[in-house]
Amino acid sequence: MQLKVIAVDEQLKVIYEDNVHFDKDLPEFKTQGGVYIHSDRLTVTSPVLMWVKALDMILEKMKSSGFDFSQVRALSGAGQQHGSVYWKKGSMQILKNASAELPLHQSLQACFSVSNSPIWMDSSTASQCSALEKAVGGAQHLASITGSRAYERFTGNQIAKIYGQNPEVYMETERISLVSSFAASLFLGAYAPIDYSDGSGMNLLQIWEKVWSVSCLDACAPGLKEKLGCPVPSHSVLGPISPYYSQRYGFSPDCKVVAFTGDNPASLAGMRLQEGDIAISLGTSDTLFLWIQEPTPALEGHILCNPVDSQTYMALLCFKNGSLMREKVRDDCASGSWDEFSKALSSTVAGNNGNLGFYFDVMEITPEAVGIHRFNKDNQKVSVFPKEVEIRALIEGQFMAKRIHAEKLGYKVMPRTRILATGGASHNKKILQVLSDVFNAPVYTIDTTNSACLGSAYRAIHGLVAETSVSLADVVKLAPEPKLAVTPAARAEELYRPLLERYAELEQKVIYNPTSSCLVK
Ligand SMILES: Nc1ncnc2c1ncn2[C@@H]1O[C@H](COP(=O)(O)OP(=O)(O)O)[C@@H](O)[C@H]1O
Ligand SMILES: O=C(CO)[C@@H](O)[C@H](O)COP(=O)(O)O
Repeated sequence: MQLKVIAVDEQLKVIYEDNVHFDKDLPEFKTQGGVYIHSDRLTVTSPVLMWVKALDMILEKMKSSGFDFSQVRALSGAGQQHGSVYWKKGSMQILKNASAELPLHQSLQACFSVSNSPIWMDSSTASQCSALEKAVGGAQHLASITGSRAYERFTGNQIAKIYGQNPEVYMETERISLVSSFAASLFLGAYAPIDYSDGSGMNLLQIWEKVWSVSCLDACAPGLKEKLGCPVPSHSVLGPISPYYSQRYGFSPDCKVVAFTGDNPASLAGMRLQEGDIAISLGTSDTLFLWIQEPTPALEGHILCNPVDSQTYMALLCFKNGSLMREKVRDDCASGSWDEFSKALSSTVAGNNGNLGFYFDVMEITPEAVGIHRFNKDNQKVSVFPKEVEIRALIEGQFMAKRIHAEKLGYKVMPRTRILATGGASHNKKILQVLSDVFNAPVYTIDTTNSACLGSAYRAIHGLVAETSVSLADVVKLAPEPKLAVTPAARAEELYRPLLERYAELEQKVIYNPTSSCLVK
């Protein structure tokens, strides 16, 4: 996991791109993949000061490279969804008055009542989820209000856990930010509001009325509304950049901070998603998202407010076992090399001679299942596959799951369907070929695999004119169009249709059942 930056000029050309890698560049925090996995294997956190230090570091890198901050008219950003930051009483004043002589992480050292922030990978709040669903009249009712049934990583349940376990820590907290609004707060020098789109990942926001749900707030913790502040439209200009950045880096005092949002909503903007398209992000998590007009929230998947158009929505599916699972199989079966991994995909046939696999190193979100399960063409469970077969089974399985669950949401692959792929693994054409074959649709990519960052740059420009009803699509019409990367092989649909049916049936067998023992890896 990394902190990344992109700057675009008036023609929307990328003029600067860089990143700070948490594990490599900030080894003093001793994270693995940017996170701490606690001994219960369920609790997952990241040190909040590492995020602040990463921001200091990336800005210093830009400064040393001669980047002219005075030309920046607006900035925005994105954060991993659901994670939360807890500001201690009195921190607002420290943030506002931070000395430009010091890196920000030094000034903010004592500002956080929870020093390790719960993040999206956490799944330790099962009891809080049940309590929330019960309090509002059931899982479907909660989904109808907030866009999702209760999910362990969703912020409301995380806050309920902190309140339940450490009420004094909760009481000491004056403000709770999402990762996105936290980063915006640093630039603003004041607490930034949560935007509607990222706010939809908390199990707290009424996605239709766009206000906090009193019954959800009350079920999670007392006095929560004040600690969250009022949510705002995602295109809102929050104010000018704080004097800290003008003094330390030379930003113009007129540079506007536009509300930050979640990484998936920002990717939707960066990929310039159109209705009918399907976006697939192959980052740490794999996500799939769609632009929709009239959503029907269900027990699976999430409905979020659309970050670029307040009247519409986006549907999101999240698969936790994405790149980290692929890396594990790469290390076990391809000597740690993506080249060798890709060669295995080339040397095996589409459909893998009927061999299918489910690869969930950690408890999956879609569907709720864990462990590695391999089946031969006769649906018999097998304990190992040859290395090349394993690699193809992993990639085909990951994409079949995406198609099956997108179709459950009501999505239909049509002749004009475009798949827009982004994220680290979208560098890999052999992986994209399997994606294209499984969906029987062409796959497009954009120049950068970093669509959340690019989308943040587009959203910053849009924020400057959004009040005059100009759409994001109008603002970015000069930006390069996504490029065709691969097309499906002939007869792909014929080959994969029966396999998709088999995969869906087998998935039912591997779904998590706490009383069954066959799920242990
Ligand atoms: N050639 C490749 N083939 C497959 N996966 C790749 C390749 N290059 C990078 N990746 C994967 O991309 C991941 C990073 O993706 P990225 O979108 O930057 O994630 P995040 O934004 O969550 O940090 C790495 O964990 C790595 O597994
Ligand atoms: O939990 C979700 C979406 O619901 C994740 O997609 C997070 O938003 C983090 O994503 P990465 O960019 O780290 O994969």
